[in-house]
Amino acid sequence: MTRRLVVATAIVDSLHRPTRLLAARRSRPAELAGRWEFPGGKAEPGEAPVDAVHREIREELGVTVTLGDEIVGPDDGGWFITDRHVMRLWFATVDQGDPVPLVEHDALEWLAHDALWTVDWLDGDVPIVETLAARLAPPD
Ligand SMILES: Nc1nc2c([nH]c(=O)n2[C@H]2C[C@H](O)[C@@H](COP(=O)(O)OP(=O)(O)OP(=O)(O)O)O2)c(=O)[nH]1
Repeated sequence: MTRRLVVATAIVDSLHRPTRLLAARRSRPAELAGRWEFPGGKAEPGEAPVDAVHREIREELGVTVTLGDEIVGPDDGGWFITDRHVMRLWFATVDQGDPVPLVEHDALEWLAHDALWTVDWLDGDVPIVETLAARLAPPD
């Protein structure tokens, strides 16, 4: 079975020298509620992955973002986050304004390096957060 593509963002405070990462707490479905993840969602059939990222972030957080490098994973370049989904994700910064949890989420947190593991990440995201931990600089 082909895995469904999920696209997401590692939203950081700076693409050049990231020190904080935005984590989002899911509010649904019930079995995922309370767990933390990278904002994003499923790409529609025929939708370009980068277009899907911009659409999902607008819908979920009410902001536009600038994308940076893709965070390339070990599974054909993506990340096998569940048995049924492969995720691709990009660094991103918010263009303007503050992200708010509009749909799918009920809390957002900006996490510095030493706080990355204070939230309960979805299982499939743990290897991605480990990778990102090596890319976050200490705060100024
Ligand atoms: N968005 C997102 N989904 C993740 C992450 N990690 C992880 O295992 N998942 C899983 C949860 C879901 O089973 C699936 C993504 O589905 P979703 O519910 O976010 O997709 P969507 O926004 O398009 O929502 P829907 O229209 O299908 O309800 O991938 C992550 O970091 N971000």
